[in-house]
Amino acid sequence: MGSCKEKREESAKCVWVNGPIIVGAGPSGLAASACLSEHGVPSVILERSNCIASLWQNKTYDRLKLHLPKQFCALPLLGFPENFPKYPTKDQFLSYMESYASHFSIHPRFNQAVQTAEFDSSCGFWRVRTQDLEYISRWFIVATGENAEPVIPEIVGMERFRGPVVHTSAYKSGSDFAKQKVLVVGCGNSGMEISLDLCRHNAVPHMVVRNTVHVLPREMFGCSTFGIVTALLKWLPLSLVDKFLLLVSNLTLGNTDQLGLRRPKTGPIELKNVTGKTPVLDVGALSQIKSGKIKVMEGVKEITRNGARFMDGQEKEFDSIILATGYKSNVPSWLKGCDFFTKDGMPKTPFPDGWKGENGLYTVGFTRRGLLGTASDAVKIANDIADQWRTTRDCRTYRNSHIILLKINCRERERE
Ligand SMILES: Cc1cc2nc3c(=O)[nH]c(=O)nc-3n(C[C@H](O)[C@H](O)[C@H](O)COP(=O)(O)OP(=O)(O)OC[C@H]3O[C@@H](n4cnc5c(N)ncnc54)[C@H](O)[C@@H]3O)c2cc1C
Ligand SMILES: NC(=O)C1=CN([C@@H]2O[C@H](COP(=O)(O)OP(=O)(O)OC[C@H]3O[C@@H](n4cnc5c(N)ncnc54)[C@H](OP(=O)(O)O)[C@@H]3O)[C@@H](O)[C@H]2O)C=CC1
Ligand SMILES: O=C(O)C(=O)Cc1c[nH]c2ccccc12
Repeated sequence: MGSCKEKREESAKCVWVNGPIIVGAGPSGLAASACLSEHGVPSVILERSNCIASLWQNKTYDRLKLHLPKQFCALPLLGFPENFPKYPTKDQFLSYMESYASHFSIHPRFNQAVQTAEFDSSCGFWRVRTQDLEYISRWFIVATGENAEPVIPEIVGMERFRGPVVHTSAYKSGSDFAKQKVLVVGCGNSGMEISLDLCRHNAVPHMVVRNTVHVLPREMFGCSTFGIVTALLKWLPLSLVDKFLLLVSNLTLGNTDQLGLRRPKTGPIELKNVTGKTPVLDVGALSQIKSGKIKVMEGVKEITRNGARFMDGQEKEFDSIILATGYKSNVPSWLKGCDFFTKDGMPKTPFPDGWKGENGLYTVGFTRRGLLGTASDAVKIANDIADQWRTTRDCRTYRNSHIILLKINCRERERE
């Protein structure tokens, strides 16, 4: 913090936000803010990092592309540029995010990590604390994402390993692993795509598949698999759509069981809806598995100094380990006195009703349905808050001011 305004705020310690407080400047926070501003409702976004879409900027690998076509990843009110390809690259996605924020004049407050947030029933407001300030509002929107923190599993012997151990959120490119033997733990979309990237840099990935997994082609008959699913679900029951997907996948990819990729009993879309587990949309890893360039391994029993011992008794040496073990929400670590979320930090009420809690609490982007889920939440939240906004006098009085200093009130509160 440096400017005069910021110095005034710092000494105030406590600010009233006119309109909702949004935590997180990822696609979900930006979408919520844009939809609100369309209704004339101002908002303040608090973001722990120093940029928008920090997951995409800082925690994804160079070769990443969207794996759903761009029309299924667009945020409300402003689509991707026409000239972008069907599957935009990470840099194109980021440029879309930048133009989205600038189109709606969204200016998040960066380097503001929310440490606690709590509804204060004595005054009827949300009190949201960062390392610098306390922000107060009647509405509070959680947009910190399903991927806020990496999942680091406890694998026996991990501390013994003499080489680097990196989570996929810190992996940039296979060039850092050229010619190495790499253990990739996990076979979701990250594990598959990073194994493929490693192959392209002449590394030798060994991918751990401890469980079952659905692999689907990214496209069928020249159309995106996701688009086909969306269209079929308008006419057919889920069970039939899953049967169709499995039939076409078996015809085009062959029987993946023989490659060590056993399919779950539950169909791919039903599994996604019930557990959130995303099917792998194949962008080339499968053919590397078939050719033996990506080696599929059973579960890890323990990590040794030089490598790993597997459940089937094999022992192998590795130069590096990549944990493609997924992500988790961080909401339980900072949201206090509220039982809207599970202990895993997901709304207890499932999609499509998990966007609204009590006392002005909202969530955007916790649907396990990617950016399409984000768009749906953001529109509903903005409509709901706009209805309240229109009937609230004190908001309209301060319509032009997003933030009002509460120096005296909060000092008094602190003394209490
Ligand atoms: C590698 C990868 C690829 C993906 N590809 C697709 C795809 O192709 N299509 C699709 O639909 N979905 C995809 N997803 C799903 C993904 O969840 C969305 O793309 C999207 O980033 C979710 O947006 P979000 O704003 O909800 O969460 P995030 O993008 O994670 O943004 C949350 C923000 O909140 C901030 N934050 C967290 N905690 C705090 C705190 N305590 N205080 C302040 N700020 C905080 C974070 O720094 C972050 O900037 C992908 C996910 C990953 C990991
Ligand atoms: N191009 C794109 O658009 C991409 C999109 N994504 C998306 O990002 C999200 C996160 O994906 P991802 O990072 O792959 O995470 P996922 O949660 O989808 O996958 C995690 C994987 O790690 C495995 N795992 C977890 N713990 C262990 C352990 N102790 N030992 C062995 N295996 C373990 C899981 O196995 P199990 O099933 O047995 O628990 C699973 O295979 C998804 O929604 C995905 O679709 C990711 C990459 C690219
Ligand atoms: O990429 C992701 O994480 C997504 O959640 C996108 C997504 C939503 N629904 C799906 C169904 C099948 C494959 C991907 C997705």
